[in-house]
Amino acid sequence: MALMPFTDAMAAILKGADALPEEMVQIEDAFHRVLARDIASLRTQPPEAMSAMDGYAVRAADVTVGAKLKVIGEISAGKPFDRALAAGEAARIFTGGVVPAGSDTVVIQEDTARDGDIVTINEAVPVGKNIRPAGVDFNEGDVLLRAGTRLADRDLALAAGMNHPQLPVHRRPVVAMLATGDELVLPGATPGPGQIVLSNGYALRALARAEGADVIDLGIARDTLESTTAAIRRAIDLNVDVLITTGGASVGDHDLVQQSLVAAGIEMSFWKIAMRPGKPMMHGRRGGMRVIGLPGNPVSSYVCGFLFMVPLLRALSGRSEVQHVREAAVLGRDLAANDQREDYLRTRLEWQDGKLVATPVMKQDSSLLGNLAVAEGLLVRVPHAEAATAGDPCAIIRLPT
Ligand SMILES: Nc1nc2c(c(=O)[nH]1)N[C@H]1C(S)=C(S)[C@@H](COP(=O)(O)OP(=O)(O)OC[C@H]3O[C@@H](n4cnc5c(N)ncnc54)[C@H](O)[C@@H]3O)O[C@H]1N2
Ligand code: MOO
Repeated sequence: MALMPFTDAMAAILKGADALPEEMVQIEDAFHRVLARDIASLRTQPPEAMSAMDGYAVRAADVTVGAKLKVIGEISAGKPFDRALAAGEAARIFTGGVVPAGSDTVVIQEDTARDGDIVTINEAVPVGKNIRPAGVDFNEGDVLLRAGTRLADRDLALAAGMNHPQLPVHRRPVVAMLATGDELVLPGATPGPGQIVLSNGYALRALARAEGADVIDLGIARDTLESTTAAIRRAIDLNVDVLITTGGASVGDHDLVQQSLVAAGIEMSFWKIAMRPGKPMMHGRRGGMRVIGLPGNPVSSYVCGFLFMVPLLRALSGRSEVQHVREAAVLGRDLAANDQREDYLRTRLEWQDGKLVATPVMKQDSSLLGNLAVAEGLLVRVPHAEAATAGDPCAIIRLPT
């Protein structure tokens, strides 16, 4: 198969990636879940005009400096008053108290003097002051949260204020992660000659979890067709939504992932993509299960996981925005002309004189975890981009913190 352009690969991965079914969750469990339906308010907030301050509810027409009003009762939050104010009357009121009929203004207590049931007004106050009108926040029936929204902390407060104890959200995607390679050992082991400590899975798992996925670790498959195919079949049996493999993607004699995927009945849509890092990446499907075969090099696996797995998980989660945002920046150093592969350079980012300056790290080798960790973003270079000099405009994508 020919190298697939980046945008075609993205389109293939997102093709038919519809939101997973809806489920109801308690609002306590809804943080960062994705709304499956628009949410309308079940109530008006505030339900009636309420005082914003501790003071006295009055009729503005009665209020002049030095006016003396009769205090006819007290209103606190949740304890409304059943009488209307008549001329010359005031009601003691506390923050959140319902403003009584007949009153149109609240004078704060600091601007009054109280003597028995008489309150003297010491400052002029404009009509309507210190009153929150009914519905000033929202009204019953207002749609304030839209389907496709990933619920932020403030959204939960809003949903609660709208009186929703539960929310309809999309089911979380289930992702299985499979590492491949005879040379891999787990962190903490004493590696034998030529052995490598497995690192890819940790970043990828974190990326997937940050997108709300549940992650199943399928461990490490050995570099045999049997071992790799058996692990892929396990993912099929577990009915996962997404299988992510790392390593074994290239053309070497021990790179068996593509062959194993085909042996397990996965229909491949592409293998090899015109980007750097990540050239040997592959993708396929079997029923509802989508597979992204990531290259083994740690930077390649992370960058491709970030660029492709994240939008896929967002689509399956029902999010309305799935793509990473590209921002304008200026180059912090000169760059040579690009070849035919779209390049995603690990870059430092800093603000200088009001401009976002992107300075790619000098060594872009796809095995360098240290350089990946210091990078704050990816600088995008389209295929065949001409040589560029420091100060030229460029596009970046921020990496997660
Ligand atoms: N003749 C060619 N050789 C290679 C090509 C090519 O086009 N022609 N492409 C190169 C590119 S680009 C990449 S990227 C790599 C990817 O190869 P694989 O996906 O087959 O990766 P492996 O060989 O399995 O591993 C590469 C490297 O990464 C280490 N690794 C693997 N898994 C992990 C892990 N989970 N955690 C940490 N490190 C891991 C592995 O030990 C190797 O050192 O192929 C090039 N070759
Ligand atoms: O694409 Mo490989 O990921 O260049 O090292």
